[in-house]
Amino acid sequence: MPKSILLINGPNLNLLGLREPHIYGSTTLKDVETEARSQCDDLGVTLSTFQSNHEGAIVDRLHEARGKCDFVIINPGGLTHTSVVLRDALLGAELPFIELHVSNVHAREEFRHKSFLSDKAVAVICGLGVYGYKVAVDFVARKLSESA
Ligand SMILES: O=C1C[C@@](O)(C(=O)O)C[C@@H](O)[C@@H]1O
Repeated sequence: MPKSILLINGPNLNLLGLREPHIYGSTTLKDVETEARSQCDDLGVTLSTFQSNHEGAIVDRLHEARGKCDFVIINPGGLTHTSVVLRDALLGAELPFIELHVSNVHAREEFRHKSFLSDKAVAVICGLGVYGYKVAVDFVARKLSESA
């Protein structure tokens, strides 16, 4: 069975490349997912992608992944700073995860400094722009392909 990664993007990340380009850049989510797929193909790892603007839909997707996936990479968007529900879902799914942010949340408004997820994450990547996705996928796919 090939190892598998679930890449989740939360609320408003469907607008990546369009929304506040001075903060998030001009690369679209589709571009990010295409690149991630090609990285995973090269390393023989399966990639599933999911984006939703709805907290409950993300919770449902994590429950579905429980026991069927090896690692989650998640940009939770604004849910990072608000959601006990998402924290519980990640812990309930019993999946290791990387928390990822395109922007450096610590250099932004105070309310973005708090994360409900970071202390449970394997790693947190922020401020690398969309390159952060490439780094996360490379790290996880290599780790999984080595342990396959
Ligand atoms: O929606 C987002 C995107 C974000 O997660 C990022 O990728 O930098 C940072 C969050 O604070 C914000 O709400």
